[in-house]
Amino acid sequence: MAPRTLYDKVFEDHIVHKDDTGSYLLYIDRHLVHEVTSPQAFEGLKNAGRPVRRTDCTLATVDHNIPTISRANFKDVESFIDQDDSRLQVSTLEQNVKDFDVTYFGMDDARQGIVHIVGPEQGFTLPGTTVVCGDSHTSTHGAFGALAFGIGTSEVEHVLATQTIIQTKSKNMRISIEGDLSEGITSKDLVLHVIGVIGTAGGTGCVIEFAGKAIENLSMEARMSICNMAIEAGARAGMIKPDQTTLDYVKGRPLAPKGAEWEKAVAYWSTLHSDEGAVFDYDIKIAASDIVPTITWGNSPQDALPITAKVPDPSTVSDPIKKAGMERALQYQGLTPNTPLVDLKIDKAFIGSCTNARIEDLRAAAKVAKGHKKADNVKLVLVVPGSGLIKAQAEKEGLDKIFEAAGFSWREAGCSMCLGMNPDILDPEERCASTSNRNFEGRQGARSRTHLMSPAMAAAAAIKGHFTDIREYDYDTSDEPVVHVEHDVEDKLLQDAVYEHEKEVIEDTPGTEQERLLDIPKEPESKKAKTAAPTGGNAKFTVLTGITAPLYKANVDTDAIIPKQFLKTIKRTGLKSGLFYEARFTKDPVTGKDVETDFVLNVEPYRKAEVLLVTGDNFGCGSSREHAPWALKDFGIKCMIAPSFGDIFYNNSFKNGLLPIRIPQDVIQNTLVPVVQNGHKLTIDLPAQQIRDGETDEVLVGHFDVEEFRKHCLVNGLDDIGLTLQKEEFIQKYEAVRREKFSFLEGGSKLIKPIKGTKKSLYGVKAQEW
Ligand SMILES: CC(C)[C@H](C(=O)O)[C@@H](O)C(=O)O
Ligand code: SF4
Repeated sequence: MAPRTLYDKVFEDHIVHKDDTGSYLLYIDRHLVHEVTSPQAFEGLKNAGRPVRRTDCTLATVDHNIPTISRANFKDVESFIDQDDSRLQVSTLEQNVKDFDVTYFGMDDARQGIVHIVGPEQGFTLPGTTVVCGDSHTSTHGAFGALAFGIGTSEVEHVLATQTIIQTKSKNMRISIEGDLSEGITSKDLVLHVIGVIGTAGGTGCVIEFAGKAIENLSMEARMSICNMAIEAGARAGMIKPDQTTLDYVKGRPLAPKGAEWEKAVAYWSTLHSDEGAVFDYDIKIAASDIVPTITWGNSPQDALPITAKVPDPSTVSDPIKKAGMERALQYQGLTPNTPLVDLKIDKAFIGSCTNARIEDLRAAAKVAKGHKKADNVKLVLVVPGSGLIKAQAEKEGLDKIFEAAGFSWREAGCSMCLGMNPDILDPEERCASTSNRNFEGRQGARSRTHLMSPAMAAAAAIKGHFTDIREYDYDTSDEPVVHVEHDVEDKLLQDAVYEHEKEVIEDTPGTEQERLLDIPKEPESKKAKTAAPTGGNAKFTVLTGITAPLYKANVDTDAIIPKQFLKTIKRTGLKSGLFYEARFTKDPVTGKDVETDFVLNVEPYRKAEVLLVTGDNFGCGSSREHAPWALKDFGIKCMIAPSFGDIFYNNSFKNGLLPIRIPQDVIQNTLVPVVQNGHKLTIDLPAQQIRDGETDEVLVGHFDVEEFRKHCLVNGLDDIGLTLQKEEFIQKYEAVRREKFSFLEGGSKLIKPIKGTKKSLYGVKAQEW
C-alpha cells in the first residue's frame, strides 16, 4: 500500500460507501451537541419521525447562551436565565435530550462546559475517531489525531438520523514547526503566527497536520489550542498524530476504553501517523525560533503581529482590496498607523473560550496575576473556566483566590465573552485583550474591539493596562511556587465523575462496562432510523436569471453575514432583517431606531438581488452557523459567486438549495463586475455549468466547477437524509465491522451514568433526573 498521511488513514477507516461521483459517506464516531445549532435539527427529526440513531455516540451540553454568574442559587433554567431567547434555546435542548434520550450535561452538572472542552475531558474524544459538532471549533479535537470538523445544522440532523456524513476528500497540508519554541512562547503565539503566515484562507480545502519537534513537545492542552484555530486558517480540520502525551492524557478518563479494550485501542492508535514518504499537497515549514509573543491588531485572525511591532500603515500597501480592508480595520479598531502595539491601552480583558480556558491556561494567567492588581483603566477582567471540572480544579489550586485578589472576576463555565450570546459583552469601542479565537467586527459586542493573544499576555495587559511583551513582564516570585499543581486532584475529580457506573459494573459483571456493552443486543428495530424514500428537501435549482449585487470585500465572515443576536432563534426562517445587520443598519442617535445605510442590498435595484457577486476571497469564513445561508435565502439570494468560500458555509449553502460558485478573482473583476452594474442580470445555468449575460445570453463563464453529487441534489431538490437512509444496508455493514474492529468505541456517552438522587453535584444541587 502506498504511504498514507494521518488524515488519509482516519478518513479511509470511516468510509461507509463511495459513490461513482467521488462522494463519500463517512461514519461518525462522536457527535457533540450544543443549544445553538441543534434545535432545528431535532425539530427536523421530530417532523420526519426519526430517532437519534446512536445515542451512545452523542453527547450534549450547554455553553453559548448561559450566564457565567455564580450558580450557587441555581434552581432551574427557567428561573436562572433572564434573556428570553437564550432561555428558550437552553430549555429547548433540555427537552430534546429527554425526548431523544441523549446524554446531557446541564447547568447543574459539574461536567457542563464548552463543548470542545467537555469532549476531551470526558474521554469522549478519542484518537482516530471522526468527531463532528454544529460548531466550527470542532477542529479542536484533531489534537488527538481525530478527524474532527464543524458542520451546519442540516448536517447535525443528518448525523443524528444516520450517524454518517456526506464528504469529499480534502487535500493534505502539513505545517511543521521545526526546532524548539523560545522561552515563554505559547501555543497561542504559535497558531497566531501560523495564521499570520498562511492567511485565513491559507488552509482552504485542506486538512492540516501540525507536526515537528515544537508540536511534539507540547501538552495536550496546548495542542488543542492549535487545532482549535485551524478553522481560522480556513482548514476543514487540524490534526496532530497521537503519541505518548496523548495516551497519558486519555488514559483513565471516564469514557476512555479500559482493560483489554484499552490495549486494543492503543495498538490501533499507534498506527495513526503519516507514513514515511506520504505525499502532502502542501508542505510548509516554519522555524519555531521565528515565533515571538503575537497579538492581532485588526478584524481578522490573520492580522497577527509580534508584540514588538507597530500598528500597520496602509500607505505602504499597493493592493487596493488589501489597502481598503486595512483602512477599514484601523478605523473600526480605533487605531493610528505606526503606534507601537505596547502603547495601546485596554478597557477589558477576557480569559476564556474553547481556545484558552483549560487548566493550563488558567495557571498561566494566574502566574501573571499573582501578587498584582489590575490597572485602574481596566474596567473588567473576566476569567471564565472551560468547564465545571476545570473550575473546581482551579479552585483546589487556589487560582480563583489569586484572580480575585488581582481584581479579576472569577466565573462559571461557558463561552461567555468569546461571542457574547450571554450577557458578557463589551460596550461599543471598548478594547479587549482576549484569549479567544475571533476578532471579527462586532464579535464581542456591537462596535467592540478585540485583540487576540495568549492567556499570559491577556493577564499581563490587564495588570499593566496596556499590551505588554510577556518576556519583559515582572513576575512576582516572592513566595513559594505561584501555582502548586496538584495533578492528583484533577484525576480524583475525573474519577468522581464516573464513580457510580464503575462501582455498579465491577460488582455486577466481570469485565469493563465497555466489554459488557459489547454483549448487549443491538438497538431494537423500532428504534432504528427508518429507510424513507428521498423526499424533496429544497426547491429545484436549474437555471436562474437574476439581479446581481456586487460586494467588494474579502474575508466576509459568517458573524458579519448574520450576527450572534440572530442565532438565538429555534427556527430556520425569519432571518432576513438580520442579514449583514451591522453593515445594513446604523442606530439613529436620537430615536435609537435602526436606519438603513447605503449598503448594496439596501439600494435599488439590489434589494431584489438573487445573486451575490463577491470580489474578495474567503466569503463565509468563520463560524459554522447555518443561519448565514438561511438569512441569505430569506432575503432572496439563491446564488453566491466568489473566488473562494469558507468550507462549512460552502457546504451549508448546498444543504439549503443555494448555489455557491467559485470563479477566479480576475474573471469576477474583469468580466462579471462590469456586466452587473445598474441591475443588469446574470443567468446561472447549473445543468450547463455556465454563467451568461442575463439579457443578451452571451456566455461570460463557459464552465464552472461543481461536484457531481451536489449538482444532482440541487437540480433535483433532493433531501440528503432520505438519500443516505437508502444506504442503510451499507451503514449496518460498517457498524458490524466497527463493533469488531473498533470495539473500544462502543458504549460511548452511554457509559456515563448520571449522578442520581442522593449524590450531589459539585454545585451542591441535584444533578439532572434521568
Ligand atoms: C454558534 C456556533 C455556530 C459558532 C461556531 O460555529 O463557531 C460559535 O461557536 C462561534 O464561535 O461563532
Ligand atoms: S469559539 Fe467561542 S463561542 Fe465558539 S464554541 Fe468556542 S468558546 Fe464557544
